Order: sequence, then structure tokens, then C-alpha cells
Amino acid sequence: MHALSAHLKRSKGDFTLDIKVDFIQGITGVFGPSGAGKTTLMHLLVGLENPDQGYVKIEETILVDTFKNICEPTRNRKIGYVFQEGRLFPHMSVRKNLLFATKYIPKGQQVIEFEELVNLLELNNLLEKRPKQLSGGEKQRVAIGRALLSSPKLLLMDEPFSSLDVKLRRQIIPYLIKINRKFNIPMLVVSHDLPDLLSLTRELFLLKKGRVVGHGTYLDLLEQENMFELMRGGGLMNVIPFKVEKHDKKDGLTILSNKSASETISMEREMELDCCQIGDYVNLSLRPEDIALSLEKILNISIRNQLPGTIVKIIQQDSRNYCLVDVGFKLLVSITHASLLKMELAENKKVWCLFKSMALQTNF
Ligand SMILES: Nc1ncnc2c1ncn2[C@@H]1O[C@H](COP(=O)(O)OP(=O)(O)OP(=O)(O)O)[C@@H](O)[C@H]1O
Repeated sequence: MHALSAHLKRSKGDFTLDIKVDFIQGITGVFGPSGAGKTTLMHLLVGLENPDQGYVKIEETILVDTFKNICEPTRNRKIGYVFQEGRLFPHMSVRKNLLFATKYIPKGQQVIEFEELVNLLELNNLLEKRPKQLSGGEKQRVAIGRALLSSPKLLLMDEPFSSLDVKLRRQIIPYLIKINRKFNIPMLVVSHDLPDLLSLTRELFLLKKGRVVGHGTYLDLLEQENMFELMRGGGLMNVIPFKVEKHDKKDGLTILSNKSASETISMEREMELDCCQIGDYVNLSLRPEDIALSLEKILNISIRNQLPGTIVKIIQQDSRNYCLVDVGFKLLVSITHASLLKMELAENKKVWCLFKSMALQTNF
């Protein structure tokens, strides 16, 4: 059963949106450049705009069907919506902002209890504060909490990171993952920043000029040339799942493994992160520009990570060239045209991917 199933058409001036989306559980990203129709899609789903034609179904409940003249008002849709800038009521305390969301929920139908949510999002010390006394990340946490207290069947988030700096982004991401796992609420997250989205999910819808032009996992989409061009505009990134094996105190390194890779990987141990305990699984990001290719393993070099692999695809875009290398998992590597020619790189050629321990970054 699909968590969400929708096909919506809407024209505004020169812009026409014609989008079909359906997905099951988990977190799904919606990526597209400015003006692609991301916010319009969110508004149509939540009921802030009405389609010219189409339907919206959550599980088996029809919320909108223009052919049957069905159009449930926003408050009956059971869709939580977190706006770009949070949008809390400025004259109310955090507690009142949160409780406002429960207003339309009949007694006994509350899926998430107030206390449980406050603990999960660590809002205890903020309850009596007003929104203007909160940081950007705290406001965003309250906005997410308020959306969840409305007991939604689907949570929509429109650029939830856009007003947050890198540190605050890293704080919010684990909360979102925790919520998704604990309450099993499917989420649709919109962003024009690909690395942000990839830290939450690899399941993407790609939007362009009011249409879905791609749907699938990030790596599958990367292999399609027209998708690659679109995603490049949002910032390409490798996001790799690792298991934390051990901390090497003497060398200041954390040793990681990936079940498909032949070698362990070392990362500079930047901090005592909760998510970096031995046995934990972490997603780490690695910029395509921070990986070098070599035709053999290089001894006596300060670059610690050297992974053997095979080039599965070469992507040439304008003056930029990329190799997709299978090292057990797939790595996207940026390379100059001169190196491509000099090293005679081609699909199926064996190479080594080299990157420094410092190049691996924790997403959260
Ligand atoms: N009221 C309106 N009248 C006419 N055109 C509109 C109106 N509102 C939005 N548009 C157009 O609809 C298109 C989609 O806008 P939308 O805000 O959904 O895009 P977006 O992908 O969310 O962009 P961004 O990332 O910049 O927020 C844009 O081309 C915009 O100019």
C-alpha cells in the first residue's frame, strides 16, 4: 500500500505543473532547481492550493479527486507540514505552539504523546520560551514537533535546512531520522541542496519545469546522463554507509568498514560523537573533488585510504569529467580532462581511489 499516491495538474501564468508521485514508507527526497515546482507540489498536497485536475490519496483514503468533486480541507488531511522558515506563532510560548497542533485531534486519537515528543526532540528546557528567544535550529525542532503532534499520516518538509548553518543542520538530521524510525511516519523532504537531502535519504524524485524527470536511488540516477546534469547543479556528493570498527587513540583515527569494500577505511577522529561509538553505522560524505585516481597502489604517501576498483562509467559534462568507480560501493570521482587522457581511463579499467582520512565528513 502506498503511503502517498498523487497525480496533480496546476497552471499558474506560464508555469504548468503535471506531477505524479507515489511512494511507500521511509524518507523520500524531492530535488529540483529553483522554480521547478517543489513548493507548489507541497501546497497542493497539503491543501494550501487546489489542483486544476488530479487526486491525492494517503494509504487508501482519497483526500482530493477533482473528478469526484472531493477536496478535503487542510485540517482533515492528516498531513504535517513544516514550512521553510518554521512559522511559529510569535505571541505564544513553545508549549502553546506545540499544543495548538492537537486542537483538531479527537480525544484518544493522539498518535504521539506530548511528553514523548518533547523528550525525543529535547524541547524540555524550551517550553516556556517565546519563538524570538530560540535559535534557528530550536525553532525548526519546535516546528517539526508541532507538525508531529497533529498525528500526521505523512510529514512534508519544505527546505527544512535552508535557514540553518552547517552545525544546526547536523543537529536536526538525527532527529528526523529518529522520528521516521520511531513513529514510522513517511516523510517527503524538499530541497535544492543535494548533500543535505542525501544525508537523510537516497530515494529521490527529480523535478524540472513542473515535471518529475527522474525517480529512483541517487546512484541509479547518477548513471543517467540527463539526470546527472540536473543533479550537478545541486552539488554532487558521495554518501557512504560505514560501520565504526575501532578508535585508534594513538594515531587519532577512527577505523571504518563497509561490508562491500575489500579494505578498511580510516577517518580522522574529529570528535567524540554519540553516533560514532564502536559498532554504530554512520553515513559519511566524501566530495568527488577530494578523491584521486591512480593506476597502482602508492606506497610511502600520506594518503591513507587506497581502494582498488573498476571504472563503471565515465561522464563528460562541459569541461568537467567524472568517473564512477566500483570499489565494492560506487564512488563518484571528479577528474580533469588532461588526466583522463594521460591515464587512458576507460570503462572496465582497474584503478585505485585515493583519499585522505580528513576528507571524510560526518553528516551528523
Ligand atoms: N502566483 C503565481 N502566478 C504565476 N506563477 C507563479 C505563481 N506562484 C509561483 N509561480 C511560478 O511557479 C513556478 C514554480 O514555483 P515554486 O515556488 O513551486 O518552485 P520551487 O521549485 O519551490 O522554487 P524554489 O526552490 O525557488 O522555492 C515558478 O516558475 C514560479 O515563478
